[in-house]
Amino acid sequence: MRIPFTKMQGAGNDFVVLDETRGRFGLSTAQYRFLADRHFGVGADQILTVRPAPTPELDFEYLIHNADGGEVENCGNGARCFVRYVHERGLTHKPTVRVKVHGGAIELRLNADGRVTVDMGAPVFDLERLPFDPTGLQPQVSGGWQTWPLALDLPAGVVTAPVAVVSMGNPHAVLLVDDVETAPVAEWGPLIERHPAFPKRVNAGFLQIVDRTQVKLRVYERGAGETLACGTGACAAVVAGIRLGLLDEQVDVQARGGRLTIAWAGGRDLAAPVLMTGPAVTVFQGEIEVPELA
Ligand SMILES: N[C@@H](CCC[C@H](N)C(=O)O)C(=O)O
Repeated sequence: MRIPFTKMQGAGNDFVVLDETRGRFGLSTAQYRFLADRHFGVGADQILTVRPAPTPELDFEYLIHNADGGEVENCGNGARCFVRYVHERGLTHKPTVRVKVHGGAIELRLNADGRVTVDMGAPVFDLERLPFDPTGLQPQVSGGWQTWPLALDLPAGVVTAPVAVVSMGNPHAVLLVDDVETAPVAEWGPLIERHPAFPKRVNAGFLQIVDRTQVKLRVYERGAGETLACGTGACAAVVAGIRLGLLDEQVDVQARGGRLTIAWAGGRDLAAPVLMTGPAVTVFQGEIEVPELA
């Protein structure tokens, strides 16, 4: 089967975007994996599939598959690319678009400066919904909130990683580090991702506080490995930093692939929505022959 695609990126987090507004390709998990493959396919951290809205109050639905082929609930950088995509293809002319994602509905706005703002909804702290199983873990209180000491089994011995846990529709564990450049992302990331306390696995964020309005962040993403940026990871990290008393309500997040701005009035109202602003860029378009893969 030959299918058209668009390659996009948001702060270096890259996507293959597929248009299923006029019919479905019916791709298997292995075929999503093939598209994401950087040697045999197009190459991407995630595949985004745009579909018609399931209900009249929404404009579209879009699906997110990680590079490992698994479908997930939310993707911040992908959301920004999605809204640029539907505009560039003339699928809508509305400046504000409401879209269904697996984790709920989100609202997106194209700004005059070319950046995109996404209302990502309120963060979720309910441990069951995350999902996070704290059995056997003793929370450590810090700045009025808590972190959870995860034991990580490294070849050199067991280390403890105190993580804050928060869901942005998808699950995140956030670890404070002194310096993101020397943080053990490649070594600890996969162990946090697959720690038994997270039944659906987790995205692992390594957060360096620069000052109350600036942070640096690297994220080892569930199902994709370390990416150049993670939008929901940036939201989760700033939410965690605010709840731990370390950050103000608006924060610039420097990722390896670019800068995102995150705003959350959660110091006053935990149910306040998280607003994420950042870039969304089309890289190229093409067609690819997708082999039959079960
Ligand atoms: N890159 C994304 C997150 C994509 C999904 C994530 N890997 C997960 O499994 O939850 C973002 O920008 O938020």
